[in-house]
Amino acid sequence: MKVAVLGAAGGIGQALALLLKTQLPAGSKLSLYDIAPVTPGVAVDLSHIPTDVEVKGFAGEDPTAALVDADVVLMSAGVARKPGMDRSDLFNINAGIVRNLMEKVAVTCPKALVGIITNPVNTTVAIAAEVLKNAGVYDKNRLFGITTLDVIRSETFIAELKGVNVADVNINVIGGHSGVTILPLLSQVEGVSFTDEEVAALTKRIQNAGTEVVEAKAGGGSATLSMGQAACRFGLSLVRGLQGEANVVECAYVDGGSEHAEFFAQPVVLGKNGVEKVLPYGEISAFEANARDAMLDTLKGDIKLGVEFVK
Ligand SMILES: NC(=O)C1=CN([C@@H]2O[C@H](COP(=O)(O)OP(=O)(O)OC[C@H]3O[C@@H](n4cnc5c(N)ncnc54)[C@H](O)[C@@H]3O)[C@@H](O)[C@H]2O)C=CC1
Ligand SMILES: O=C([O-])CC(=O)C(=O)O
Repeated sequence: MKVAVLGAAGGIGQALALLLKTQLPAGSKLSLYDIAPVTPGVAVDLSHIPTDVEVKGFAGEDPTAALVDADVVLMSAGVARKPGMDRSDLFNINAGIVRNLMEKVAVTCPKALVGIITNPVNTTVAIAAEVLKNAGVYDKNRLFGITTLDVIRSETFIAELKGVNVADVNINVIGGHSGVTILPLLSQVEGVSFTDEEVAALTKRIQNAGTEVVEAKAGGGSATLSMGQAACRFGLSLVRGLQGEANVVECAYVDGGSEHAEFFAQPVVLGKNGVEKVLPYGEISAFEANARDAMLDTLKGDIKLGVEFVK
């Protein structure tokens, strides 16, 4: 199994690479790429950790060498937010970065499962899809926007609020990955109940959790360590699915035939070809149905921006 990380010298990329080096199955290959010249050094550094995962690092303008034979590509290349910025403010720089990298993916490893971390995810995933379509290699089951950070934040905040073991908390987070498009389905969480006030406050905290980190880092970037963990969880789930494990389920932002939008985050079963099955997100409360309907204009606008950028 070969996993390529694009943006590997960055805050997320280095954390993710470390976690993958220690957690990928024995015999895996880890391929690190970034425009930053330090990247081969990051790989040498990681290669001294005694696990059976071979690490190679590549720097420069062309990611091709890192992508050859990749089964999974995780992309965090691009710029991150500073206080006062919205995720959509990253579009001008990151749209072109994602397009250029996806053009190389389309040529070099068109069958790879691709997880996009680079923001604004609602839009960059649409860009990635358009690039793959233009190259004639688009398979909707192989492209994912990684929304796992919204899931792990929800798990953490629920466990804190309710005093339960975080390992017992499971939740679906649907929609997209910014502001009102992030919708945790608190009504479905088993073993706990929330007042209306708690639902309103917790939903808002989960939606604004990225900004909470951006402000706390005070100009030093956005979430990197928690995102490294989230991307590692998602990447390992992709690998488990590829290896034929049954019942691997994650929420992700996919082109899954949703009635709501062309791309929509919801639970999916992962398998040997990426998405094996899109699962229904189930019964939701009136509060959640309102929030879902209210997000759709924003989400569709974000997607349209990505489609038009490539056209
Ligand atoms: N999906 C999610 O839940 C989350 C997404 N993000 C996003 O992830 C992205 C990365 O964040 P950080 O790692 O904190 O940023 P960072 O600035 O620490 O790292 C980004 C890396 O990308 C590299 N890079 C820039 N252009 C490149 C190119 N053309 N090819 C290859 N590498 C390139 C840079 O050299 C740098 O090493 C940002 O867009 C951020 O908004 C951040 C947190 C959560
Ligand atoms: O908020 C940001 O800019 C980074 C991000 O996507 C998150 O932390 O959820």
